[in-house]
Amino acid sequence: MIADHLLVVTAVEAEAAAVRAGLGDAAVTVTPVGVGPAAAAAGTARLLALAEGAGRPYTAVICAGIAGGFTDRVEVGGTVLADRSIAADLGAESPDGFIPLDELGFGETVAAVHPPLLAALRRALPAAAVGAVLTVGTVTGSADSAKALAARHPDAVAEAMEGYGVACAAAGAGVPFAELRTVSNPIGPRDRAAWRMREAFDALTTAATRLA
Ligand SMILES: O=C(O)c1cccc(C(=O)CC[C@H]2O[C@@H](n3cnc4c(=O)[nH]cnc43)[C@H](O)[C@@H]2O)c1
Repeated sequence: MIADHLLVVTAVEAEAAAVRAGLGDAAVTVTPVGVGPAAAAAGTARLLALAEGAGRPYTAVICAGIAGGFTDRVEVGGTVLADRSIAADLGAESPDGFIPLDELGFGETVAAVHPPLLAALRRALPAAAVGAVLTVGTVTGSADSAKALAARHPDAVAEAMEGYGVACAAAGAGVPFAELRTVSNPIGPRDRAAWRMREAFDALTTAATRLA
């Protein structure tokens, strides 16, 4: 197993079920904590505190689920590992463009991934694309927004809605963090009917078999 006492958090139950299907009977807790960074941070912090209080703290937490992909960097159905999780819409708009929270002097929008945990995940998933995974509060839904996001984050591979929140909870508890995603849709003009959920869930199950 990738860690002694591993917690995997997802946004929704369908993602958790896909991960559990791949893990088989491995002793890993897989729990949905809700959609978006706030629900993810609060839910993960609670799970980490409960385990700590019970005298059996988690030794790593992985945020896992489906994601939108920058499809010039990763294909739909592909697997992605974050080398960092970035709160990509945390900041301020201005007439000259987006200003991240860091530049405003109010905090950090880049959450580190634990290097040994990422190294272990890369060994388990050698075909995964590795790069920044963006955390957004609003799913990108137009070509202009996708272009602007890609320009601001040239090495980003995917966007999802929870990673940065989970990372904040993990950092607060001193627990190693990583983010694993499979791509259900291209980032760009909204076409919800074209999201390939089954393909992404199957890829999530396959990835989970490699962790066990
Ligand atoms: O249909 C929608 O617009 C929608 C809005 C919020 C959540 C969902 C979900 O299906 C929840 C699962 C989970 O999926 C991640 N995800 C998948 N694709 C993207 C994307 O292109 N941009 C951001 N997040 C994405 C996200 O982490 C959701 O929590 C559907």
